[in-house]
Amino acid sequence: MSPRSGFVALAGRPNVGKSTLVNYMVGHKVAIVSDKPQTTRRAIRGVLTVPDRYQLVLTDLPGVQRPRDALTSRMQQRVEQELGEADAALFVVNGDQGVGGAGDRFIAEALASARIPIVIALNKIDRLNHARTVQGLVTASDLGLPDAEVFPISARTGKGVPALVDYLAGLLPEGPFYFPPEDFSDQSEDVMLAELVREQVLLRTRQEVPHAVEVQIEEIEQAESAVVVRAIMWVETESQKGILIGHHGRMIKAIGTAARKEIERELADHVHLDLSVRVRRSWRADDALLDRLGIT
Ligand SMILES: Nc1nc2c(ncn2[C@@H]2O[C@H](COP(=O)(O)OP(=O)(O)OP(=O)(O)O)[C@@H](O)[C@H]2O)c(=O)[nH]1
Repeated sequence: MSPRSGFVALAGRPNVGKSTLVNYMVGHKVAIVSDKPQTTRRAIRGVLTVPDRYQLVLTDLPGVQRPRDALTSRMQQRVEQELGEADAALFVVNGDQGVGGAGDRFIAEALASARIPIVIALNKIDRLNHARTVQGLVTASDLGLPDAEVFPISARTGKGVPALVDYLAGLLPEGPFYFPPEDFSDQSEDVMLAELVREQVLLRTRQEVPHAVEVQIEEIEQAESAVVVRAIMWVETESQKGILIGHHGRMIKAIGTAARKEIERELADHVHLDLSVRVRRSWRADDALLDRLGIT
């Protein structure tokens, strides 16, 4: 049998577990995970290859939403563009928080007009008993996507994921692989490292701060005993800057230490992380800065 290859676009409300699922499928950390909604700003691809059989290219879409500013309207354009280019869509719903709310229905409508096969994954079943799983499956089958197959899964434990992957692979057209089999992401190293820093910011900040922070890698330099990584955390106000620095610099130190460990794992080398905070008012509406940060 000839190998299959193609693109699967992940859709789903913020926080349903799309990044966790991509990471589990791919077996590598390609998308950062946090408990704050809307942490995914870029259409990150994870690549899952089974040599001679298939290559699944996963696009981790940002949460579908109505445009508010330059950042969210770019996200919305990405959603439509990615759906137009995909071979199938995987709609992830959150079994733990009730399926079928306004957000799920809004996405279901967007998918219904996409004219590609749709698959629904009912996620977080590790938190559900049998009765709630069955109820979730029934509701997911009633989202207005009558041809969609529904899979109960846990992205956290991996339960149900192999069956889902097999099914998705079967939807792909026959064709050559898009990426070398050893690749698991198309992200540049800069973006990957910046995301690892941002992940630590998200873990440690609350309210408006997580969404006001973007990280830019300024320089990666191979020194004798370590790789030197210089990163800037952009925020929108002086008070956010104060929060990121923390009392006696404790916050920036904690972010730096944790991010350095993640970066060392990624680069398999000793790392010296030089982290600073800078203020740029309303960077989210600043097209030039978004371009430079690679948010397209
Ligand atoms: N119990 C449980 N928690 C999960 C599961 N999958 C994801 N989570 C948790 O749900 C939260 C959100 O997960 P993400 O993977 O960041 O969600 P996302 O859909 O990518 O979120 P956005 O980037 O905001 O679109 C995290 O705290 C995850 O650990 C699961 O199968 N079971």
